[in-house]
Amino acid sequence: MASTVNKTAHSFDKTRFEALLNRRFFYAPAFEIYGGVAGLYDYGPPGSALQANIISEWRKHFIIEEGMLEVDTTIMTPSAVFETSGHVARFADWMVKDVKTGDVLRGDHLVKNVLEARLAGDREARGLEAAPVAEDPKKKKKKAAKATAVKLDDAVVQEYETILAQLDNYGGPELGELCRKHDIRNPDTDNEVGEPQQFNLMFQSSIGPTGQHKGYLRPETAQGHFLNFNRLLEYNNGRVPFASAQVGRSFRNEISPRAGLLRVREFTMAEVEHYVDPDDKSHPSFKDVRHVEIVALDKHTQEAGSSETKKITVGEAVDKGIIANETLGYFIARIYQYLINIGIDPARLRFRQHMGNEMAHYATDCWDAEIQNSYGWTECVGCADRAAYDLSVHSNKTGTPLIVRQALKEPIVTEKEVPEWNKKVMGKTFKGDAGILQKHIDSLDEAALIKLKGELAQGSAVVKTEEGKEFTLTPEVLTIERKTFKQSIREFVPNVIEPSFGLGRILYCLLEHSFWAREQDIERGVLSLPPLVAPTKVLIVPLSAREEFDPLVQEITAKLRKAGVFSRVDDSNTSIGKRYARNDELGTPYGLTIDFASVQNRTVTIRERDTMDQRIGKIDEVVATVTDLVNGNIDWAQACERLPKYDGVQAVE
Ligand SMILES: Nc1ncnc2c1ncn2[C@@H]1O[C@H](COP(=O)(O)OP(=O)(O)OP(=O)(O)O)[C@@H](O)[C@H]1O
Repeated sequence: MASTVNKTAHSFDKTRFEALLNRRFFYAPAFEIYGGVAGLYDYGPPGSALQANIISEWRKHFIIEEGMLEVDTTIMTPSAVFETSGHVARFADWMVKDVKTGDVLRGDHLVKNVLEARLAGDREARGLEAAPVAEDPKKKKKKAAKATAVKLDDAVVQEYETILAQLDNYGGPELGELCRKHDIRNPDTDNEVGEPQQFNLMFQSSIGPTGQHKGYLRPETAQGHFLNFNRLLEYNNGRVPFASAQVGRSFRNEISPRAGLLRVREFTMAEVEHYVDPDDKSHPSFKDVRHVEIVALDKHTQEAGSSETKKITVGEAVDKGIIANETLGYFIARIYQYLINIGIDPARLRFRQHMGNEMAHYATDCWDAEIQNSYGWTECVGCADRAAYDLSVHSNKTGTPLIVRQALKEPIVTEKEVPEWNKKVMGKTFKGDAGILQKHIDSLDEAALIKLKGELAQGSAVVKTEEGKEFTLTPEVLTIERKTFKQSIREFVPNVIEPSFGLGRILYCLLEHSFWAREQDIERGVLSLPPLVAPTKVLIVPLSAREEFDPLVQEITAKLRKAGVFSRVDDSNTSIGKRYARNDELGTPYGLTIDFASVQNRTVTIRERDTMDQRIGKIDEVVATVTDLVNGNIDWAQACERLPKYDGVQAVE
């Protein structure tokens, strides 16, 4: 049997974790030898491969399984698009300036960091826990928000907790007031900060040589989907629901990016825009995900000043109206499944609903998938019901209808009162006022028209317009008739449900959740990445560099390649233990070792990364087993049933 591993033997050690990522070049600051630029990172080979695998799983899980329509739209966007979408006016965060140094900080982050540090200090003073020292190794000179053991009044603790629970609900003026009321200062300098000001996060540019055509680098991929709506609808034979999907780069000029990959200025997003009938937001596959249990933090809980979560199935959450509709619930469940599938720890994943003020005014409901990591709970996926906002604003601005026309199975037959004018008499009687009068009558509702009809039947009626003009009407000039109307086409602007993924944030959280160290060697870390996303699936390790090993290395490599399993050969001139350790750090789940017995007996051993358990078998048997393991057809316990344990000497006949 496979031995079990105690991955929690050591608590998360951020310094070692960061050293590993750096040493193995998962990612590194961009333009490093020029001093770097905050919020810009380059991915190295394992980071790029991990990202590619995360994207590949995303494409399988969403685009392929859901039959979505993939698009690839431009990053450079003319200003008019973002003026219409509201980004030019509103895609902004609140920044505050240090009154003495002019250093710029993001208002909500400042309040959060300072209050959290004070609460940590309070817990330490009460002997509840040691306050974590806020670490920022690169900025040793600066103080950051540091926790000092100071006991607070119970009422103050309560007030801070309420503020933190509602932080996303506050605008600039409220943040400014909080800074004054609670003496929140720049932790780096201890100076006061000024009034919050809005800062637009879009990078501005110009298109063409004249500099006259203003443009922006997109801060999200969504507008590119919406502007192609008519073509996509036609591609989908005019039917809704359907979804478009896009993976691509987005840019945000973040105010003060200090949280590594979690807050960067250029990043890869994966976005879905699902177009649905506003009168029917049911989802045909909702029954398949009803049972999915999520940890939820709803808006009422937060608005009451609490961060208490509860476990609930998406089925129950939709039935009780906690999640606004089935389609939104469906995507929340699919987001959950995707994140767990790629290796996010379910115990560190929650769905937080946006509070009233936090949500865009047009949105009906919005939930963030938040993942816990050493920086706290971080939004990694947003999932919003954006109603008809985007398509409506672009349609109004351009005059291009972005609507669905649906042939009705049963035509809708309606009756209504219709004013019928005798135009000749009307012109003669009312002359220049005829227009005002007609406009007034056209604005009357059904009840007013019926009343007028009754008066006309008595001989005449007096009407008064909004401008205060009075007219006397007779049946010679106006009759009101009941008419039947038949409507066989329904036109509507679809509503949009939008799951929006930040892949860098997911990648970083996955790395943190996968990291641990063995008790016997805490210096070296292990990344327990699931085979599905691990950068390399199999490491081939020839015990020696002798020539007679070459044909076997080539044979195994070719067989794995044919089976679609990505492998690498490590024939470096270092001990086998070191080679394994290096690949544990790279998250490679399996190692195949070729030794002298392999040459004689055509056997190889297979090593499992987390348990370090080793098994032995004939080449073809081991290749088939490792292929099944990588493809998720079997787990290690099942592999152990197929292959005997390797005790260092034994060979398989
Ligand atoms: N600066 C960033 N760096 C990395 N990923 C980001 C950044 N901004 C947004 N994202 C990712 O894009 C997703 C969708 O963007 P959205 O506009 O909903 O984020 P947001 O609410 O502005 O995030 P935040 O409040 O953290 O700034 C987020 O869930 C996140 O994963």
